[in-house]
Amino acid sequence: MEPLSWSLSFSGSIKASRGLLVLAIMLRAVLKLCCGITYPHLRSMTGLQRAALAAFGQEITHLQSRGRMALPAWSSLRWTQKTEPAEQKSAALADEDVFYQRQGEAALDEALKIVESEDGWKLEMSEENGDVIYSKALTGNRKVFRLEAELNASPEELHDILFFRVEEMHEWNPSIRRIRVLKHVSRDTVVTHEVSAETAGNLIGQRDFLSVRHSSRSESRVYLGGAATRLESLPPQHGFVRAEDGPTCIILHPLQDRPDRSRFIWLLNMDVKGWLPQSLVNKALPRAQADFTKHLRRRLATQHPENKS
Ligand SMILES: CC(C)CCC[C@@H](C)[C@H]1CC[C@H]2[C@@H]3CC=C4C[C@@H](O)CC[C@]4(C)[C@H]3CC[C@]12C
Repeated sequence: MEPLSWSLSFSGSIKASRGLLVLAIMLRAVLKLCCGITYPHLRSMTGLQRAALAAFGQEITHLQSRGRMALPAWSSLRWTQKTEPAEQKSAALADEDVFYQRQGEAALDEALKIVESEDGWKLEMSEENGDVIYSKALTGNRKVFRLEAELNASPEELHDILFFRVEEMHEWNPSIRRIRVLKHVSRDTVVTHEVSAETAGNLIGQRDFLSVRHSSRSESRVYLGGAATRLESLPPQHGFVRAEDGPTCIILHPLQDRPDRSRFIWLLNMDVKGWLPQSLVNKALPRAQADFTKHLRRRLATQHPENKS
């Protein structure tokens, strides 16, 4: 091809791609507006209508992720995959481990600060069995949720179920499709890939997460922390909306008079991404948290069938 015509068609394709990008952004804004306007009607919707809306949301988010996959090579939004020369690998690996270890520790510290902050919490729901969920508003109408419950297991048992056996979570929790530990950084730090079930969170479609998870112990307490991270071998997946979990934490401490039972405090701090109105997300999240606790209790009951609670 002639240099001149080549450069013309090249800049033409840049313009076309930019146009598409602008169009996608506009479409997204219009959809968000429509979802926001129609939200009050959702309360009077039938199950079938809700399911249809959920499917619609899912489809839109698929389109969005497809759009991301198709971004042109020059776009700064593209996920870039770096390849390292083989001889640098071993040194780089150690650096990488240090990076994840620090990221896990920082996530736990940051989440503890949020969960232990005293002001701004408002009661979101309170159940007959004593479970309570509080919420706190962050910027942009985003909320974090703090669940407090008493569980029929010691902090060690819960540490085992929630951290060391994290890959088994889908066996007792139908909101989770699968969890894989992609990297063992140390005994107390791992990088995990989590995929929620299609039905989890009701109106929120399926999500995947890539997180660094860290645990620490101090006296009889166990702390679990986590935050969204990156792993070059697992960039966002085709057809999945990658959500971000964290900085998040779970605090487990034994009850004073019953060390075989624990107080469970869980900060849910999730950016579900996608195009749903925040008001809808703020309803689905505490529900997902209550569901998780219900399934965890069932899992514990199979371990101690003699005293279900
Ligand atoms: C609302 C929709 C989008 C998501 C619903 C599923 C949510 C509740 C699921 C998806 C992934 C899950 C997390 C996956 C891994 C861990 C690490 C573990 O040590 C404590 C529980 C924790 C932190 C899970 C909590 C529940 C969780 C956040």
